[in-house]
Amino acid sequence: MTDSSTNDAVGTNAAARAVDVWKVYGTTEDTRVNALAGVSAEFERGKFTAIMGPSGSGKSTLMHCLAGLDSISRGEVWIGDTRVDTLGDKGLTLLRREKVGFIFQQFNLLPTLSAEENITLPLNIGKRKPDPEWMATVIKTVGLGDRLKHRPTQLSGGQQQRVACARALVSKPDVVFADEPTGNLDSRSGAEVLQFLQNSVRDFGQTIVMVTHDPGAASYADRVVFLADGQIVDEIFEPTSDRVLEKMKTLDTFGVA
Ligand SMILES: Nc1ncnc2c1ncn2[C@@H]1O[C@H](COP(=O)(O)OP(=O)(O)OP(=O)(O)O)[C@@H](O)[C@H]1O
Repeated sequence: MTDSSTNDAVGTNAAARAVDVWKVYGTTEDTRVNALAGVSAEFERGKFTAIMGPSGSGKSTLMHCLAGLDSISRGEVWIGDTRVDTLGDKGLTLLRREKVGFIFQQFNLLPTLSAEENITLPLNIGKRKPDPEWMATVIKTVGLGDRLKHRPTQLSGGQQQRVACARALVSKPDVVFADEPTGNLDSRSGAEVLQFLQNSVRDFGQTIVMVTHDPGAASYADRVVFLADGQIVDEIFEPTSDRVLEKMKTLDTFGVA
């Protein structure tokens, strides 16, 4: 992918970066919403970051803007050395195919394909071959060895989400964005998925940015960034569920969002 802009923060260790990002919805005074109001944040390479905040605080908007799924009104978005907000359609398609991986709450697997075909789909679309050694490692790590020929409907929710995790990781993207990845799972399956995400950061140096409402899920991250009213208001490193819960209470009682 080419872009004439250069990342003036080269030397920082950011896999993804927002610089004074604004996202404004609505065109009239009555309907205008500043979903993001001047967000600047760096998401460090090889780290697991959770984004939390009250409902409507801008979490999904921030993640979609970082991933190039949504445009921004003002500011800059970077994935590594690629400036995302100035890319055209072709550049965005390449970015989504080669530089980022996605894990969604609803799994978003193709029902007609087997688990294995779902995992390799993003590579196949880009006419790339999976590195067999890495593919084997990913499949072993997600624990799906005996389920590869199954279709999504023949898998439990937890297994489907583990397929989605493998799909996100197999292309070795710069960043994996996860939107409430455990939102549809029971607590045991959710814990397995979170453990897997954490291991992929610790063992393979993957970078993960995850939106969650769940303080327990956030405690698997290295850092939690808190949003309120479209702005970053706080962060915690090496979070525990209790500390995250306490912080969320102060944001809720603040009456923001
Ligand atoms: N397409 C849209 N048109 C107008 N306003 C929008 C649109 N999408 C989001 N918003 C508004 O932007 C703000 C941020 O929304 P966003 O979905 O990012 O919040 P969130 O923190 O992810 O919320 P939740 O936790 O409830 O999913 C909200 O006030 C929302 O109503």
